[in-house]
Amino acid sequence: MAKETNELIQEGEEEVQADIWRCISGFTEMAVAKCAIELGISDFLETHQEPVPLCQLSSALGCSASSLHRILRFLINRGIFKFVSTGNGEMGYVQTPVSRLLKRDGENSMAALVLLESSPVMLAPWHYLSNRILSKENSGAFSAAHGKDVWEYVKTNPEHSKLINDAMACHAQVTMRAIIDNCAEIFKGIESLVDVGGGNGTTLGMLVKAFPWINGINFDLPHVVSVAPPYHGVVHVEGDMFHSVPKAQAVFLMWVLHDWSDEKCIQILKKCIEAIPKDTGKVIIVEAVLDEKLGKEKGLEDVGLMLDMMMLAHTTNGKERTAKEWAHILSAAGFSRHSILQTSAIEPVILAYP
Ligand SMILES: C[S@@+](CC[C@H](N)C(=O)[O-])C[C@H]1O[C@@H](n2cnc3c(N)ncnc32)[C@H](O)[C@@H]1O
Ligand SMILES: COc1ccc(-c2cc(=O)c3c(O)c(O)c(O)cc3o2)cc1
Repeated sequence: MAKETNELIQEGEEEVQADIWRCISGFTEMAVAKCAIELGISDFLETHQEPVPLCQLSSALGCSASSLHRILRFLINRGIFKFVSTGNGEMGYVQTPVSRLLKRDGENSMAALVLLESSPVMLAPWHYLSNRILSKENSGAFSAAHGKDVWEYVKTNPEHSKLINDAMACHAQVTMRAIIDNCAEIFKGIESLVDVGGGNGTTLGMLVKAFPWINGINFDLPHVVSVAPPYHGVVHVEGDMFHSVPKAQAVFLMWVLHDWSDEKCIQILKKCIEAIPKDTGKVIIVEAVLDEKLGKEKGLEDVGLMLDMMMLAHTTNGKERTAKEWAHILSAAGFSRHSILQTSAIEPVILAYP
């Protein structure tokens, strides 16, 4: 009897140890995915109908066959690629729906998000998390690592600015496709729309293409709009959302408010209210809404909690918010009412009215 109990404890311990191994090697998965993107594994496999044997893949990519085999063995074990029979006695590598997201470009690619998050600039602040939590100053982990906040940093680091803008555009493509397909009614009757902190204009480019009655104003800091590509029906306007926001019938804000403290969000939202008509205007916000009950978040809902950690590491006082916290900042900014619309995108849409 005692032996059986001991065996049970040992079995339990093995599971616990496996959990901590996953935790310790969490970084490995991201680093190996980054390596796969840089080697272009997914891009090469995509151009082949048949499974690709190791020798063909390594010579096409110009890399060591034995190291490539080990990289792919790890990713196959995580379900990212597959190894199947070629049909003539050999084995070869093929894509999965997950590995397709690691193509360097193309629809639905999430490679730019991996490349941003795994960049040395974004990795450094994680070493300062406890420092940030213990610190009485509100300087943030990114500032502790780099001496200034992320938005000051990118003004003099165009390469990192491009990494951020490409990653944001990658998220925007996936999210906006879902919003355009499922929430078209939000954009009915809007003749002018200003995207505050709109980055390189990907979001408005897609909205104007889908809803051609919209005149788009893409509003962002000078160093961002100066390198933004042209989009039909979109004008790029430079400025600072803490000073003023260009006038329009409606304002769009995606992944901007989670970068800032409640006080700063209220300042931004007040500028947005000033920019729209009091009777017919609205502000369309795309951000995570966290569940108030702990332990309920699983699968994709867990994304909100992961993003919250990214905000802790990469912004000074940014955070993801619960419905109650959104209600607080929206009413403090002067909105009379708001509603939260669940969409098929990962984040819901919050509609706020003056
Ligand atoms: C996380 S990105 C989101 C970009 C875009 N909305 C998207 O979802 O793809 C935040 C954006 O806010 C912009 N931003 C930061 N401070 C700003 C300011 N004071 N005025 C205007 N834009 C600002 C940044 O340059 C950046 O493009
Ligand atoms: C799914 O993979 C990812 C999701 C989000 C991000 C991400 C990283 C950031 O550093 C970041 C940021 O600094 C920021 O200000 C923001 O508004 C979003 C954001 O998202 C990376 C990978």
